[in-house]
Amino acid sequence: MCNNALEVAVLGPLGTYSHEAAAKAFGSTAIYKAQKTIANVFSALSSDIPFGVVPEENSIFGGVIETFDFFRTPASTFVRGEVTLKVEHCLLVKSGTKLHEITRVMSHEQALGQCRQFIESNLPGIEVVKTKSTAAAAEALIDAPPNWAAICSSICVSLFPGLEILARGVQDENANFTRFYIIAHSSTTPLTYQLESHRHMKALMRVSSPECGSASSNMAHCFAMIQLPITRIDRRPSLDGIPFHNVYFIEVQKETQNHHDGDSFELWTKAVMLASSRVIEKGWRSAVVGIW
Ligand SMILES: O=C(O)C(=O)C[C@]1(C(=O)O)C=C[C@@H](O)C=C1
Repeated sequence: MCNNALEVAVLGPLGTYSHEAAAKAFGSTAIYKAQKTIANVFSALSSDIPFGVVPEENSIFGGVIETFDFFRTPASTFVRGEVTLKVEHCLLVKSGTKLHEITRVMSHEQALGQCRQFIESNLPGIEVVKTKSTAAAAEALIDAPPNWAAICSSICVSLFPGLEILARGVQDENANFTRFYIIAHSSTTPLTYQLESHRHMKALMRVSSPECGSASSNMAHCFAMIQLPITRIDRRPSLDGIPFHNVYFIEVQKETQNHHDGDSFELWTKAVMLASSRVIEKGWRSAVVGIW
């Protein structure tokens, strides 16, 4: 840690939406440590870099697979909060390039997915290239031929020299939001950002059935044991060697919005841990991978 300023890992280079979301939660005094991939954001966490911010879900394109894939395997990383960001994509080019001259567009696959209609209607048949992040696409323009373009945040035009915004709001829906998880090095890392005081408390559970095809693998049995409001379910292959065996990521939330004080958070933590034990008693695997 440098001068005791809090260090937060984000997908880099600086100028990504992950960076913007992190700044919304941790403010301007934190030091943002840019990582090349979302997986690197997870692996960068340590006692020196206690927090990270990773995209989890977009309102147009859906879940961010790389984030859920990390949570498939046991690790100490723990979700301790969330931030939602309105995402307004821009088409950036080298200054002077016209729309009809563009031959290649680059961006993160999530952003390309959110701008599919714009690309099909305005840039038909051009080469579409995935980059590690939206800001990485903008950065790549610096040394690129003049007819390449990037889809990214408007912030990138002031971070990388020689670029201009050719179009704004190029996402397929005006209402385009991405939700990010605030991840911590461990479940006990002290929280150093301001949680909204009135909000639903939430938790993320990872569950999987013991064996494929057995009566006990009926998901309904598992869900019935949770007995907490389930607000979201994601599914990924379990990678445990059994084809089509899955892990489920279940987000639960407290029924009522509570003032977020220590006592109510402790009660919520107990309720979530009990839900997880009930799932285990039913013969399923269960782990709590976040409470906030
Ligand atoms: O590339 C970035 O700017 C990111 O922070 C990643 C990411 C994502 O993976 O969802 C974040 C927000 C937008 O939805 C597009 C890309």
